Amino acid sequence: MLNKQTVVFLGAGSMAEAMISGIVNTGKIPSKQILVSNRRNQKRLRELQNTYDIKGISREELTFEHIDIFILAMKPKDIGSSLQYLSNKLKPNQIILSVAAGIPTNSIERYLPQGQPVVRVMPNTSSMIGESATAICPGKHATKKVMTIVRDLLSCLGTVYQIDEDKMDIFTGIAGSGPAYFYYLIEHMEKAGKECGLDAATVRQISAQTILGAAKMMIQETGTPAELREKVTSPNGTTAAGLEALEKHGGGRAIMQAVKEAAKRSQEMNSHYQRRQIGVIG
Ligand SMILES: NC(=O)C1=CN([C@@H]2O[C@H](COP(=O)(O)OP(=O)(O)OC[C@H]3O[C@@H](n4cnc5c(N)ncnc54)[C@H](O)[C@@H]3O)[C@@H](O)[C@H]2O)C=CC1
Ligand SMILES: O=C(O)[C@@H]1CCC=N1
Repeated sequence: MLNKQTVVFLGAGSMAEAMISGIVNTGKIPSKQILVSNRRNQKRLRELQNTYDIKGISREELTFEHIDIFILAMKPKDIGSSLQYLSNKLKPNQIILSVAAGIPTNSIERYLPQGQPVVRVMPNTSSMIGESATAICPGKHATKKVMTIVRDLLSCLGTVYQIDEDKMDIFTGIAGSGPAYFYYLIEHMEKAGKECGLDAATVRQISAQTILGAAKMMIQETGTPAELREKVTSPNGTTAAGLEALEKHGGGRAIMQAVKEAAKRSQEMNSHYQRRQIGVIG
């Protein structure tokens, strides 16, 4: 069923590219059925077209009849104007899939014809290599059939979790933003390693392999994170010293706070979006 779908990305930024890469790599949708469009950067469209053998088109060239899924891949602040542009051109069964952080399905639905299927999703940039943890949640008019299509599509990007919409903000704080926390961790491991005489490239490799190993242990072995942590920690050993320093410098609290602040920002983005829409429409 997936190989019959035609998908257009509206927005050609980093998230669109990660998703395009993930989908193209699986070969589940012929690349000629993947289109990408943005507001004005033609060079970027050509770049994506050449790299992934997909079709880059300007908004004016977009013919609505043959599209099955519109993927809103622009910044949350630009979603409103894009919906206004789309709303009177859509056909009834065309699916609107939004990756925008913080924008609930009902905020999208209110600008669309009654009954238009909307699905809100939250992938992360590891979609690029098929390793995203992606949340999906249905809008009011997204039927089981629609959700099956969306799940199949997003399975090209990694693992898919269907969740209730009130959990999307915290999911975003953990998994949407999450890759950045691990890159930040590696940046700091790199700094420490360099200060102690290792070259950056080596530290990068060993840090990444260490995170990968820990992540696989977490997925493949039984045991809570605390139990796995205890297995690394010899009494009075090196790990105990490292963990003590983490605690002393607020490491655990900092991680919790990062996740909560990201989730809070996701919530706030909806309020900003609502205010902006009142400004535009009212
Ligand atoms: N970057 C990430 O890790 C993740 C981003 N997201 C969401 O993905 C969306 C895009 O984020 P990024 O790719 O990081 O942003 P970006 O700034 O890299 O890309 C945004 C793109 O949208 C285009 N655009 C703006 N208005 C448009 C319109 N009306 N029609 C067509 N194209 C338009 C811009 O020209 C640009 O190509 C955001 O809503 C963000 O919340 C979701 C999950 C993860
Ligand atoms: O930073 C952001 O707002 C987006 C959403 C999740 C990851 N990047």
